[in-house]
Amino acid sequence: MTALRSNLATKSPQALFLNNKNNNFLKTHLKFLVSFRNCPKSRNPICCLSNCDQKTEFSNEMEKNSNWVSIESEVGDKYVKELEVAVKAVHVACLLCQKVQEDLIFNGGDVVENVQAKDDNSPVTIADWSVQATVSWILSEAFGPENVSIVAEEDIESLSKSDARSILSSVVKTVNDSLSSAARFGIKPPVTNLETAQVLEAISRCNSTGGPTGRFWVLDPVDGTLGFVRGDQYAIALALVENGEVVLGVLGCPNYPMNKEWLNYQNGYRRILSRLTKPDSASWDGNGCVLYAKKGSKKAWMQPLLSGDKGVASARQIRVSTIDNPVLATFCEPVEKANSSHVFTQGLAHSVGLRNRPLRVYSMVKYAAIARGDAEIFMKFARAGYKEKIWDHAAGVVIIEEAGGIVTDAGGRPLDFSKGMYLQGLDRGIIACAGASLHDKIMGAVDASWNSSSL
Ligand SMILES: Nc1ncnc2c1ncn2[C@@H]1O[C@H](COP(=O)(O)O)[C@@H](OP(=O)(O)O)[C@H]1O
Ligand SMILES: [Mg+2]
Repeated sequence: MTALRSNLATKSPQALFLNNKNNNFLKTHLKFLVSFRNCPKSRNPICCLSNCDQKTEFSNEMEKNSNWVSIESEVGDKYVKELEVAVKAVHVACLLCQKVQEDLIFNGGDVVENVQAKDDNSPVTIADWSVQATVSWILSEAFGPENVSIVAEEDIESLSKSDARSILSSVVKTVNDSLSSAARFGIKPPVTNLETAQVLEAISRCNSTGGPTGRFWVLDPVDGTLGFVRGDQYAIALALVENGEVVLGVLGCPNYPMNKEWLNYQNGYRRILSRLTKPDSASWDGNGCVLYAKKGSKKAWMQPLLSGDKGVASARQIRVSTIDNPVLATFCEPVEKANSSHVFTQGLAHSVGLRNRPLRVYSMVKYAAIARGDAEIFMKFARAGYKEKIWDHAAGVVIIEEAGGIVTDAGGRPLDFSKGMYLQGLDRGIIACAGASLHDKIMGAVDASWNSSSL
């Protein structure tokens, strides 16, 4: 627990607000906010994402891609209900997490009370359990509990202990609050509030271990929990696997706004700005996004995460970057060097000629960044013996692939989601790229330097 606390304290969001090096960014965006408020068309999403008089790279992209359509008309009949329910469930989960993160980090919530340490000393919060219960409940209501099998990260062991009574009651309240406001997404809330036993049941129902046959959902309720408790990036990841293959992926990124520039800055700045310009408009581009894709459709989509009481907006298609020159490419990797060797990736970057600084981001937001075209490469080389879990990758892989990118292990083989909870047989590490040329170069560099690495 002591280690956990010092871990969390490493980067207090309040301290990060005061970091001078980002002042230019703040000034730029304060200017943007003034123009946003003064814009007569500020209720029009496209106008405001286009930033009216300040044209951004993103706005041009929006105009080119103004094909905003509904899920039904885009993905065809197969899995349409599954995708629609999954996207809605992830939207609900994103709002739940935003509320918990706001209370925990920015409204002085009790971190020691609401953040617990798991056996491996990684953090788990009321958001992890609450999202798992909420998504499990929504899927079961939509398809019938007998038809829903879920592999997910959390269990109820520590939550059921007598000293966890207070955190359990926070979870129950959070789940009920979240479900009671889910109607805006067309989800019928429970007739009466869920009892504690029902919430525990919804969490513990996610006890599938996956495998090569049949259908199961894969859920990471809060991926990048460390980022979450530090007020930074995190993701909610939900995928559907059928006969060992990921067929649907939905990725909620509550702190990854539609405008990519925000990714370079600590979330604390975003919070300040969101307070200065009350995000009550559907068009406010400082809020997060939800990405989704269906296997084989060759299309991936992004919706803005809406605030206030607005419903879900139409989606726009996303594509990976067209950059294939290493000099211009950006690679992303985990923030924590314990999760992936920064030394090794630095060597790879040098040998293939990557010049840009790595984008270090918590969670599967890195997969989202590649799918959206905000970065070109994602690499992860965990320490020997670490077993990658399917919930940390399933949703992201299908979204990148359908957006036009490639995801394999370092031997060039697709990740195998058919072997249970873990990505068995993974060769050295994971490489996701916008295109084949960059992918080949990185794989070649791994081959050339692996034996001399300490991994
Ligand atoms: N020693 C380790 N090596 C590699 N990955 C690890 C790790 N310990 C934890 N992880 C995984 O890395 C995820 C976070 O990803 P990232 O480092 O890219 O932010 C964690 O997800 P959770 O936060 O959901 O537990 C966890 O599954
Ligand atoms: Mg995770």
